[in-house]
Amino acid sequence: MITFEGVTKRYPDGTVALDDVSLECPTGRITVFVGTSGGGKTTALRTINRMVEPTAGRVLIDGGDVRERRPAELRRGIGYVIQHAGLFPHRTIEDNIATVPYLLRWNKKKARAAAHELMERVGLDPSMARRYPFQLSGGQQQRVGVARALAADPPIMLMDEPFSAVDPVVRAELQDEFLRLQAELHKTIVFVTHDIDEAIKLGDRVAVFQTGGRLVQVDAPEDLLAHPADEFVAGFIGQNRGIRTLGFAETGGLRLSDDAVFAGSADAADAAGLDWVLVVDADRRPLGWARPADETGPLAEARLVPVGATFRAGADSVRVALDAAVLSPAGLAVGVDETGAVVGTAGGADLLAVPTHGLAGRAAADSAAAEPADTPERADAPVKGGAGD
Ligand SMILES: Nc1ncnc2c1ncn2[C@@H]1O[C@H](COP(=O)(O)OP(=O)(O)OP(=O)(O)O)[C@@H](O)[C@H]1O
Repeated sequence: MITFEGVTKRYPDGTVALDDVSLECPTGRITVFVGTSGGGKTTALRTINRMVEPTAGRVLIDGGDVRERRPAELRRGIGYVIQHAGLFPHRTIEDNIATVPYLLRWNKKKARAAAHELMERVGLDPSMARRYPFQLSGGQQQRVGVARALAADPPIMLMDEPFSAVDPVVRAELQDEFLRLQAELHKTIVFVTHDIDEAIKLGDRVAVFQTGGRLVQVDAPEDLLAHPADEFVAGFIGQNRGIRTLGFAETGGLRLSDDAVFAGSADAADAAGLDWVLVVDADRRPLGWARPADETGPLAEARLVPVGATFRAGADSVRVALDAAVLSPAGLAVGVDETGAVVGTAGGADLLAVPTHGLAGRAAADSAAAEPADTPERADAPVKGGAGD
């Protein structure tokens, strides 16, 4: 646990970069610092590894004041990733990654072997080990930056806008891989960004800083969206906060309907009266949408409109399901299980009926995560026109 106790940083010119900040960053979790430019996020991050010394207050790691540790020794237990990766241009990728192991006097073979393993972990082909940073794309360089920070397996990682300098597609990939990695490694991470979407996607807790170094709110992202502390936070979160909140609503309790699901062997006449039906194969894999009124004979031979987006029932959020419903010609979201088989469909109204008020905090979600995944019941009725029909 990293604890800020009344931390203030006032520079000699009178600038208050941090104003009496108290906050806890729990062990094994991602705490994101977000807020306006100049809000003190970077300054706060740097007080943890003593790159900045507070004017007042203290920063503790597991109860111990960081000022009682020598900076060099302290920093060996703290990985640090910055924007543009900050790689040494004249060192190969493997030697960049092995920077801290070399400082720790590991032998070269062991350090390089560890570097290669880390390259795979962060999604880099180890054949790039002998390249130099300029021979890598921006996204690849950021991966090297993350690998370098992880090299000595530090329990804490400080990340200052690590994914800001790459395009949105690469950025989303880096974020997804970062979350996958964290699910394995459980580091204590403090992550600075000015992007509220990134904060909400990555943070277990999100701390919002306002100009003048004032910490305005610290909460789980779903609570931040549901209950912004003041106008500033509400404005910072933006106008889509209702839709974003649906990103935390679960599809696990949703009762899906089988009414519009038909086997390919079913006859169009069996579906008379329905505008659109979802045609599935023998394994309940979706084949496409058909309009029974325009067809005669087996639905497998109908003109099918591709299903496009689906949602993983019980795993994806209501936001993902709603997106699938909006994009579907039938206005119905198709729920599938982990094998891709159709579990049932849900309309926009069904999805919006999922309770979103008072969304459970991460702590509650965590205890649930220890239980088997909550998969919605498959609708009872057998597929119409299915085998044996
Ligand atoms: N060495 C310094 N001397 C004087 N003022 C400083 C110094 N370093 C930072 N500041 C000021 O402290 C305030 C907080 O800066 P900081 O870099 O922590 O903000 P930030 O929230 O990380 O901003 P950004 O998102 O723009 O990076 C700013 O007003 C900045 O100008």
